[in-house]
Amino acid sequence: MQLRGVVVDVSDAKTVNTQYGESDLCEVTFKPEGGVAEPVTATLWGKWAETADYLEPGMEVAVYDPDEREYQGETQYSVGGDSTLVVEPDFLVDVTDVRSWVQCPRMYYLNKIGGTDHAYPVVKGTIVHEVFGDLLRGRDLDEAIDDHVDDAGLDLGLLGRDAEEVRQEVRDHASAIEGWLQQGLLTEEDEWRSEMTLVSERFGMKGRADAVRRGMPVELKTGKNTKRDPRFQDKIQAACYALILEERNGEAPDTGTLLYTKNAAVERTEESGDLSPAKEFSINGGLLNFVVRTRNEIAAMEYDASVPTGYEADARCEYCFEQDTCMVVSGRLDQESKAGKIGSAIPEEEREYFDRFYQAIEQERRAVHREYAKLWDQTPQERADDDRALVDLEPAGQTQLDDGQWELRAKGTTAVSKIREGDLALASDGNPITGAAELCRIERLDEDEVIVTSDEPVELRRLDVYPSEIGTDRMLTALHDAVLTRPPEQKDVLFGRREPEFAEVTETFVDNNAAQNEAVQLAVGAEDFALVHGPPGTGKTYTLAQVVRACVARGDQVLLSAFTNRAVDNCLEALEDQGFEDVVRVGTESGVRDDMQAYRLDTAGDPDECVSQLEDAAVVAATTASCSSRIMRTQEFDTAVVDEAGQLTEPGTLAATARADRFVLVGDHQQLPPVVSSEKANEVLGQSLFERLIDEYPDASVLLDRQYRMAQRIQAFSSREFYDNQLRPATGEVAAQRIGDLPDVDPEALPENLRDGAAFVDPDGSAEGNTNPTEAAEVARVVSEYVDAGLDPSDIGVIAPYRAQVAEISKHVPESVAVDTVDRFQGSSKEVIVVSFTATGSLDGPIFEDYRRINVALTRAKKALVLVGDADALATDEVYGRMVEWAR
Ligand SMILES: Nc1ncnc2c1ncn2[C@@H]1O[C@H](COP(=O)(O)OP(=O)(O)OP(=O)(O)O)[C@@H](O)[C@H]1O
Repeated sequence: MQLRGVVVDVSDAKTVNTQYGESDLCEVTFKPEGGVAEPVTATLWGKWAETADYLEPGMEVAVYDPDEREYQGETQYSVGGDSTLVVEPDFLVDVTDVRSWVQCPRMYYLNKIGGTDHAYPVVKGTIVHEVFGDLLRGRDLDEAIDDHVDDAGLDLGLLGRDAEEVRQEVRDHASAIEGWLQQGLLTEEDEWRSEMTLVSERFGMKGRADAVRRGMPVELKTGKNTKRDPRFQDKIQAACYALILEERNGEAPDTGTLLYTKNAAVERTEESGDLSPAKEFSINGGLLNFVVRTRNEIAAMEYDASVPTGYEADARCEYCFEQDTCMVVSGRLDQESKAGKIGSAIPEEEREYFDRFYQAIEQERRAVHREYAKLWDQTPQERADDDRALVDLEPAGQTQLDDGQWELRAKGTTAVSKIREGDLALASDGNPITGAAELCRIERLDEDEVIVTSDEPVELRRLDVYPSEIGTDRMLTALHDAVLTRPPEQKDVLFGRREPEFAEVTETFVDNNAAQNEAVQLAVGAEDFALVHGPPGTGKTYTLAQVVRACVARGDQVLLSAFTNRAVDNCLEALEDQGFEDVVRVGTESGVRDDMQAYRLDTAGDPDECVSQLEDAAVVAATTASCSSRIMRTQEFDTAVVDEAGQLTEPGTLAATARADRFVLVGDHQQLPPVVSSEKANEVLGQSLFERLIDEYPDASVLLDRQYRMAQRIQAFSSREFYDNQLRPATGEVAAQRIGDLPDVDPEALPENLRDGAAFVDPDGSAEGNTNPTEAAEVARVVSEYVDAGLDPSDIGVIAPYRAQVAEISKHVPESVAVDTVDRFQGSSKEVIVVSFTATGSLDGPIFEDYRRINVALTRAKKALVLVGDADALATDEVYGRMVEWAR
């Protein structure tokens, strides 16, 4: 039995006398069915009555298996005994967060905003965990240690550690694991599995268990513990996994195990107490209920993103390693804290800014949680239709690789989804929540084959987009770093306390384009920041490369960054084209383009060599998300140069700018804005720092006004609507280019309307959901006209608003025609572009939400642009109406 609804009233807790003695209770009234059904009341008994302390009207609750009693014609529900109450069940609390909350709620908050510092215990802990996983997968111990210590080369180098010493230390820890494993292997029915990704729909929790043995959770701790019992917070962590395992398997594990690996490394002569590494404890209903209530406290606090003070639990500050950090953060943000505050608070406008962005980022986190909920709320078919899953895959085998990982294969697929090669995804046997599921990396995904790698094998029948909070976590870290750690004088310009300053620079950097030259001069002379506004095809990336080179020439170490890996690699290509190669590219092998692999920072190998690679490079290139990684946070640069800055949220940009003394942002706020999932968060995160600064300090920017891409006829509309008529073709050739300039193309073979630079075609189709088959057929016809006239299909691009229409069109055009959504076309161009608007009747759909999307779509073509759509529907909007008039 399950009840779920929105709370309308919570009574205070009170103590009553019952036939069993005194007991606390409180009453919660909630409206089921999302707040529309008649209210029901549940009485919470005993410890559950404590929920009254934090439960508020508006929050959602789920009650599982309540006691039901009919009384005077009404049903009364009570929670106690075997029933549970879950607050805000859609908020997915991470298991490690429950653990740190039990230690101290304030610690939970500090971890959240400050990220994890680059520290040896963390790095060592990761290595030991990896070795543990390898041992469970049957790998040779020494090989595993050698490999993982080698992989951590850069981490260890940055911490000044010697690889051999670390190997020795890890070996000591591993001996604890080995000994324990040997014991385990003595019994025949022993059954182990490493790292298990667990998501709980029922309890609103997720996490990754280190291991599960005979269905019981095992957690590894690299600390020591000479008591007989595991530490309380460690027990809680294992109990969280037990709770989720119960949900999956229908039976609660009754024992949890903690492995304190350092116990094997201490000298018996120096330590007394219980030195055995493995500590078992029994898991009972009371402990599991405690876990649920603790999880509820977190979810309730996150309901309105409030900040814990530390008083919520009885943590003892005097024994806490984080006491200093805690007091400093509390002081700077002027927050109430159990540990107290030191230092002076940052100015009020900075605190207000911090809070505003903190709230928005947390809203965005909820949007990520809603994505998780779709894993169980949507049927497989709905997920597939939503492009979030590839379903009904046919398994084609699995092989264990040399490093112990598994390669899982399925037959190829032509189905469309958001999943791309290089992504982390959830592989499952068909049900990612209750079935066998594993996190995996997509190695290959095309019509011939699907290949993924994972820690444990599963039958590869389904792949799901795996929502990740890493983006929100990194934004919080960037916000923390930029507001709490940068010197006040650097923040002045961000908070409007002073105008940005510029030194005069007269050197000529670009001799054929005055605006580009001015932009480089402004950027080089900037004491604080400079903004380069580059409309489509105006040489943003070219100018950015000039800026980077000029900064390096005067002795700067430059951080080069952009939102996507693709954009970072494009910048490297521009630098390479200009003969500059003193670059290190930070990124994973699958993230970096093949031809840029040579620049990739080797994070494995000799620690000192790894570090000098990073620290000696004149230019370090990384995505903005990796600028907030543990490794990059150890680095400081003279100048940060950020490309496609119009597409970055403000904290996204701060991730790069907080690592440098000054910064240069290159972008175009008239093209795609940042992608923000939550509508509410979008009010704050939807405007890029680039756009805000260009509004506030127009004099700190230069507009690149010559474009090298489009024929005059094509650029006219965009220039008029979006750039105040300031955009011009850079040369006469650019302006006058025609489809007939291309080799082997005979313009005479084209119908007359397609010979002109821009055309509008109305096929009179009608939309069916997110597709418009008649329009798709018309697009295919236009494409074939160009191909028949001699155009190479790879010179043609087709843009459609929905993936469904993209798929529909793809079926009817040659494979080498690039068909995609606007978002995927930003930054690229083609000789001929065909845009399918898909809509009929009224204009709704992503392409119409924001005029900037249409600006991007219309500015991808060099020589010919064909718009295919319903003229009447488009005419209902002024801008689109003008567009149709112009194209006709
Ligand atoms: N000053 C210049 N002299 C000659 N060619 C140039 C100059 N500036 C840019 N170009 C050329 O113009 C083309 C477009 O430049 P680039 O790719 O840098 O444009 P962009 O503004 O980054 O484009 P997008 O709008 O797609 O982001 C490139 O081929 C580049 O080499």
